[in-house]
Amino acid sequence: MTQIVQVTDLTKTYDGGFQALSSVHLDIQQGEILALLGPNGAGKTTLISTICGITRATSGQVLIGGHDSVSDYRAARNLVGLVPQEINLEPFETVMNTVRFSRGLFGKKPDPVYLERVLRSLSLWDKKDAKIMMLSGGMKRRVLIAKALSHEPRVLFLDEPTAGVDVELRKDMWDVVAQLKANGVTIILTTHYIEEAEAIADRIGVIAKGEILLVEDKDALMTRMGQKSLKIELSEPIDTIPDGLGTYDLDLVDGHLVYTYDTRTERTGITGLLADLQKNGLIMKDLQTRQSSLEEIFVSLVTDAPQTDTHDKADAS
Ligand SMILES: Nc1ncnc2c1ncn2[C@@H]1O[C@H](COP(=O)(O)OP(=O)(O)OP(=O)(O)O)[C@@H](O)[C@H]1O
Repeated sequence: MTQIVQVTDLTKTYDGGFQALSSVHLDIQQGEILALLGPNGAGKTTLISTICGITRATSGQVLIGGHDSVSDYRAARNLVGLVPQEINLEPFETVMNTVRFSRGLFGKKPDPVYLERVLRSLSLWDKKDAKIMMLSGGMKRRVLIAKALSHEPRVLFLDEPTAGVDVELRKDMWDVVAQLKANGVTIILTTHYIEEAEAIADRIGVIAKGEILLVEDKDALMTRMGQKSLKIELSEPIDTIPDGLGTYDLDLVDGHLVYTYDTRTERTGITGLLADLQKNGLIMKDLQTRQSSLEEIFVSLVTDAPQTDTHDKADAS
């Protein structure tokens, strides 16, 4: 797969000394939807603004379509569209003028046919002559997307596209993103909503305290999420797991057994395990199952994340 964006060893320290990004490595594949998940202040906005050349990196390199985002800024910037978190539209301007003007800023020739296609794909065509101030919040967000697409970028960055948006509008936005992907646009979105990442992303990146903790195929992550654990309370707590149970994924917690298994496999192995317990002379007193969620995985990753203010330069790829 072709990499459309390559981020290497990217670090950002703001004036005043706060290190918002620490040695970030990230490859974005052409045509994918990558969701960047992270808590408040993790560095998501800093990362995407730095990739888009709006914030200057302290060190490291960003290549977009092979163009260096600093030494070849114009070519790199032309390939990206950025949908910011804040609605920063001119209230008295019309929708059409907003996108037309934005296209002009990138030095692109007028192309009414292209702009019509963009507005239609975002269900904004019938609002093309409406002033921004007349639009609903959801429509304004779509205008932001239209504006970001006006110069025909190949990569679109969406900074929390559904923050503060109700459930129905959020789903509409997911449809818009899926449609953009179908049209060949690579999409990187930041979000706090784990279910949003689950619903639309091909890959999920987790960022905390300025470091990328993982970038993983969503399905692989979902398989991890599919893990369940079974706590087997024994009538007599034990010190070691009997050799006869060596084939099972067992942990010893306070003298009792915890069996971890994948809910997606056809056989959980529980029946065999319970039979083998007896064979090994163990008597079960009680059973409890629990499911680990993606949210738990995310929270544990984020809680264990290293501090950026230690200037830890560990490889974050
Ligand atoms: N211009 C700035 N000067 C100094 N510090 C900044 C600046 N912009 C951001 N920061 C700090 O950098 C850190 C990362 O901020 P950033 O906005 O990138 O996080 P985020 O993950 O997008 O957060 P959120 O989810 O709340 O939008 C925060 O601690 C923030 O206070």
